[in-house]
Amino acid sequence: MTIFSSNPKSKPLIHKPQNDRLLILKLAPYVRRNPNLLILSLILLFPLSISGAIQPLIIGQAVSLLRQESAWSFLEKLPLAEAIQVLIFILLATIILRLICAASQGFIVQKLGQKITAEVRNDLFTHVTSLDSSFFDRTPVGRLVTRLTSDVEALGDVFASGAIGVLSDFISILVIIITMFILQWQLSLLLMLMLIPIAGLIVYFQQQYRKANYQSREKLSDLNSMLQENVTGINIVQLFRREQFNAELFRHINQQYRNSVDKTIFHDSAVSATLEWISLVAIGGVLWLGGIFILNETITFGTLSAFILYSQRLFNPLRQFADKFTMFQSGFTGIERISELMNEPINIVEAKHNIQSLETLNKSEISGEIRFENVWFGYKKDEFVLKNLDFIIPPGEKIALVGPTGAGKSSIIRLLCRLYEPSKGRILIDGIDIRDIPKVELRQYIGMIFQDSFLFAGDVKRNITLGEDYSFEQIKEAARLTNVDKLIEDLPQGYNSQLRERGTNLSGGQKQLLAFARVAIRQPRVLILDEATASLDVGTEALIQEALDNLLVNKTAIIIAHRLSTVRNVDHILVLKQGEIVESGTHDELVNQNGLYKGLYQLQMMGISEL
Ligand SMILES: Nc1ncnc2c1ncn2[C@@H]1O[C@H](COP(=O)(O)OP(=O)(O)OP(=O)(O)O)[C@@H](O)[C@H]1O
Repeated sequence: MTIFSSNPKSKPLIHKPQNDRLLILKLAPYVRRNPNLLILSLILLFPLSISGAIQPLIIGQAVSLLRQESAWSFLEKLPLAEAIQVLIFILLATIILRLICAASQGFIVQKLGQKITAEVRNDLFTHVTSLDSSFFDRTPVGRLVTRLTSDVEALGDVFASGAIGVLSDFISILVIIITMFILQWQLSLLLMLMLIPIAGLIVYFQQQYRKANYQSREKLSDLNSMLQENVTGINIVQLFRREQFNAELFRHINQQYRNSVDKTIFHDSAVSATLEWISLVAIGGVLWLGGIFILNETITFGTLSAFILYSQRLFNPLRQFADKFTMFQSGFTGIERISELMNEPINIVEAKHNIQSLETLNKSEISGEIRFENVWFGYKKDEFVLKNLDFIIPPGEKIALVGPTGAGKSSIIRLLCRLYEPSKGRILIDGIDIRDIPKVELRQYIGMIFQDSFLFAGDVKRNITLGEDYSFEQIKEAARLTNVDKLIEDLPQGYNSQLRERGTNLSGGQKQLLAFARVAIRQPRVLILDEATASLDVGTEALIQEALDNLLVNKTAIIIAHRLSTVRNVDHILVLKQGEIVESGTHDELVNQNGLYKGLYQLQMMGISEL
């Protein structure tokens, strides 16, 4: 495999564009939410296209009057100068009407476009944050960022600069065609015949453009994914001197992106060029046939002038449509990609029936029983990383999960919090299947502290409350309980100190301490510590240990630790190996068993940690 082989996580680029009509229908609910703006912009279409269609007629009448050909009867009754003045007045009125209608419509349509784009973006964000962990396992962040930003933007452009405009162009074309047929049907027929090959060509180029556009967006996603990965892992990139290697990789993906964009440019230009060419041929054709008719005195010179103006006007909306073509196709690709994401199922859903609340059941002091009933689980179908787990953690008991790397300890926790669902079996808390407990309640009930805590950009206070309604006193109390109050007060602005994205302006240990306060304020009944104290120095760990002892009173706790010395005092230890519980008991019992635990313990005692 070369370094340039495509990202295995990327979807294959063989893509079948969806039907435009179905795509547009997907937007219908958003359009329906803003009926007033839509109706107003549609109403404005009529004066806009009618005033546009009248203008060539007026000019044709002026030419007829000047050449003393037959004209409208009310004009013929007036002296020539007065008749021309009347025509100029009508022309001016139509121009002003068109200007006012076009400006108002442009404003309304832009507003509608921005509203719809914002609504789509909000819905997409809500949907993405509701998806389960397995979706994020297989989706690079850059791909999601592209969909939430440039795909939504492309969709917005469709509205902002042309969706209604195309409808307006379409109505204009229709009005012009009808007027032309009334004026002179043979010349109109000639023009219509010329439109047939154009329609065919446009449909062909549209399909090609769409395919190319989809591919270019896929490539843009790859580009964004790579950028995001490099920025996140910049320290590793620099420390391992991968700059040049990664730059080469980036250049390659960038080249692929450029090539795919080139294809879209080709198809876009092809449409414009075809239209330009056909419009010239069509006017030539009208002049030729019209010339013959004038020689035969079938039509007047005025009618031909009006007709030539109409042919130009007919091709104008078509040309405008070609200009909007690129943006439209990008918009359709955007809708396609957004709806793919929107169709991504939310696998971990709330129970529809039999919903049970932990709060109503947990009146007794000692709640927090956890039971795994024959639980099997695999990240991939039929590749089980947890096999037939069957155990009970009584309320208030502290248990430890130990075992070699990759044994499945963290996976047990992810199942308990419903980040993933078991493949078989079930998990119960206080006798209730966790699938029947509202997710919010379940996650309130269980407090988790991982080795690597995630902090958000914002101040310390917000990182403890996470947007929930706690008073400043409660925040301070939680910090005091977990012995982190002194540390926070030592920060430059105490609780108001601003943290950067991912808390990069704090040390690993400081971040961890904040995570403890974050859990303490929520007073969960079950506490999970996944290597929670591993990044703390011995002094801080002792401080935290004291806080933990307070926090753990009457609470069920699951502790994952590689350093077996830290779990010696728990009530029960479960030893895992390759997804199965191979031993269980207290520290002393396990040491006497001469099994895996004893082996691991002895290795650690000798100072050789293989865990
Ligand atoms: N998101 C994932 N997608 C696919 N496989 C995964 C995923 N997370 C973990 N695994 C696999 O599942 C198995 C169990 O992983 P888990 O993280 O539960 O182990 P662990 O005992 O917590 O390991 P450690 O002590 O190293 O943290 C491993 O073989 C791992 O490769």
